[in-house]
Amino acid sequence: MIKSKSFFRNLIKSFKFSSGKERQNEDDLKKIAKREQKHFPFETLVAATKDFHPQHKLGEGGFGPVYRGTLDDGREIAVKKLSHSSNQGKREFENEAKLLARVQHRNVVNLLGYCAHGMEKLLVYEYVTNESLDKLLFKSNRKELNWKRRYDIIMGIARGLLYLHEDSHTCIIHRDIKASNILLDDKWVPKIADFGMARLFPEDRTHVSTRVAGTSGYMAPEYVMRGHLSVKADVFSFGVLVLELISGQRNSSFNSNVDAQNLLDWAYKLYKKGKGLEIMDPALALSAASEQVAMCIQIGLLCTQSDPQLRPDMRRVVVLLSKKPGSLEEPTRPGVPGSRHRRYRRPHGLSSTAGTSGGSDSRTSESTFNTSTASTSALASPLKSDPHGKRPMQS
Ligand SMILES: Nc1ncnc2c1ncn2[C@@H]1O[C@H](COP(=O)(O)OP(=O)(O)OP(=O)(O)O)[C@@H](O)[C@H]1O
Repeated sequence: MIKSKSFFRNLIKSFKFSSGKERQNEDDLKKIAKREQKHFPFETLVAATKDFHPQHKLGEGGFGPVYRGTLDDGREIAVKKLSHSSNQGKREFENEAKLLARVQHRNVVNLLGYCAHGMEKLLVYEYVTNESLDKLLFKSNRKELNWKRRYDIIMGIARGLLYLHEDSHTCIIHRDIKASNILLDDKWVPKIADFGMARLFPEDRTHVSTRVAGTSGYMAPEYVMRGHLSVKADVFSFGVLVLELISGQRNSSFNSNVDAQNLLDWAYKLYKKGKGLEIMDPALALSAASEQVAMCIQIGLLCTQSDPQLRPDMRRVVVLLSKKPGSLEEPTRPGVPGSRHRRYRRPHGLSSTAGTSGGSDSRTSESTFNTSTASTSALASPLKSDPHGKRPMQS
């Protein structure tokens, strides 16, 4: 189900305050709020989060802090507060608001509403109880994540991505699929979150060329090296995440005493020797269904193949995951996940996410890599260039 167009239009309008028109816009916003009940008064969010009390802080992303809160009617919410210091953050914040207002799916985090109050810009989400996957997967005691749960998480993320790529009203490429952007609810249902990087994708193209933004360890090689963006970049990141879920290891800080450059290389080499199951997280020993794990390893390797054309699309991935383990095509060599000329987008002085297992080098970052003028100008209609030399934003 798609949210109303007017919610989307009004949401965008509310973020486009210019100082002279601020009063008028605030009045408009109140009218909209009354009509749609999507606008949260600032005071409601102050009360819900106990004035953004540090004890309510869930973490801090590239936009700024995220707080947990409870509304008067008992609903639990997460409030993302845009940090004042980041222009880049402001664009991504608007981007997240725009894109999330358009989508609604069981495996995509639900945006409940928004608040624009003077300088303050806030987004209000459903609170997702078990928080982000990285906080569970990369800690030493991860027994709660048994195989059935991990398999269901893989399937849920695949369905969420399929929806974004093919079943929402425009194709959306997330561009930043990673463990910390997957939230888990009380029933362990995964919800894709953090749409700051996401891009609407023109229907008549197989790929676009763009500036590179994403997270080390998850970015597809063709995207990092050539700025070549297609749905297959998300498929690659999904494949990395599948192998992380099976092995319990971060690709970005893979540090094994084995002859392999990274997690993908390690998995591929073992797979070729018929020993793929050796990558399995020892914490899965009691719960794993070996045939299903082996199938998921193969799907992870198919998704991370170097050649994007050989990677399956998400519809095929969902089909493969739904089938009984059986014969699948042979994966070719995996691509080397990218990390090229990266620059962290976190505003200076912001701390890293609170409450994580720490030590993550997998922060969202943006590359200064530029693509050919010809291919970039071909985007003039759906995507316009950012005059400040950062990546293009959709119009
Ligand atoms: N709806 C939500 N429910 C519960 N926790 C949430 C919710 N949204 C965000 N969080 C938590 O808030 C923290 C910050 O999230 P945010 O999406 O802003 O950044 P991030 O994904 O950690 O980092 P980056 O912006 O660099 O990708 C995360 O640790 C996440 O667990």
